Amino acid sequence: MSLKVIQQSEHVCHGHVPGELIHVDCASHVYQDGTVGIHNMCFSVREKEIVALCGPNGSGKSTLIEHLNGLLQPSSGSVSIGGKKLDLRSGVWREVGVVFQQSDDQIFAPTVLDDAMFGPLNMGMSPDDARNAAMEALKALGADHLVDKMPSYLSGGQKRLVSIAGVLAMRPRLIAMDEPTSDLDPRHTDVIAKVIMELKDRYGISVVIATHDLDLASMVADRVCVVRDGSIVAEGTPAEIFYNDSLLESAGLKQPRIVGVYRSIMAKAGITPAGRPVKEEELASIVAMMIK
Ligand SMILES: Nc1ncnc2c1ncn2[C@@H]1O[C@H](COP(=O)(O)OP(=O)(O)OP(=O)(O)O)[C@@H](O)[C@H]1O
Repeated sequence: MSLKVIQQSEHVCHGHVPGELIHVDCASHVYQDGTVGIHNMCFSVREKEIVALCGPNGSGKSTLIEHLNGLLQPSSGSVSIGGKKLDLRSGVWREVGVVFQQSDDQIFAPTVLDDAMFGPLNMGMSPDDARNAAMEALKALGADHLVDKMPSYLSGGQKRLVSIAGVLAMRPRLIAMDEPTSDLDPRHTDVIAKVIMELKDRYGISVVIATHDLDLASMVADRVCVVRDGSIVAEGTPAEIFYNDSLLESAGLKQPRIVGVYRSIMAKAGITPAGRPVKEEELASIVAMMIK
């Protein structure tokens, strides 16, 4: 992949290409009060890919996420899943599950198990199959010990795991998460990062995260899309995006901690930085080589 900086005049989609799971084709969304949520949005996600949407408040990340399974319809342009136009009657929306920023918007059943079974039942599974799907998803998230709890008594981190389990139980091909680590402590943030990577590696699910947490994005993303003023203004690997200071500044983003740490180490050692580590293990390998 190479860094792509996109000018407004270049916003032209090329339609669905093989291997693409979801394709947003020049979509715009104008809210009822006239506010433009997204504008000329061209976005795609491949099978088994983790994509981070990074951008300042109000740039259109949540609006885009809500288009991925038809919660919002584009005012112009279109969204297709697996090459089929997203249409609420066709049922392709089931391929995409959305985890909301506020878990309380998502969890409402009397117990955690009821909640995780709600989606599968709603999709027409039998009660036994729904229970199995819910239990399997809760186990995958390490939340099966919570099955009998009342959701309102869970901690913020537990609620987030339960809301992801409820979506996973519906066995989608893509899970989109809006600010999955907002309000979480560092330990729970690490748990969510691991869950995101496992969704891809163990279940072959593509994941889209909308996040301000560039530390999380650098840990998990295969590709980063920078969102500004309702459109994607650049995309590339985490290394390409997070070492581009002018791009980050223009998008109101702050480099991930690992980039600052790496540059400080190199400055103290009097070495001109040559690598672009974005993960702890990449930084550790560079430091280990320096020590040898
Ligand atoms: N229901 C709504 N009605 C009117 N305007 C809205 C609505 N929801 C969002 N907007 C507006 O659409 C624009 C994009 O908002 P959106 O929530 O998609 O941004 P975001 O990048 O997700 O922001 P944040 O990082 O703060 O969550 C903003 O100007 C916002 O005020």
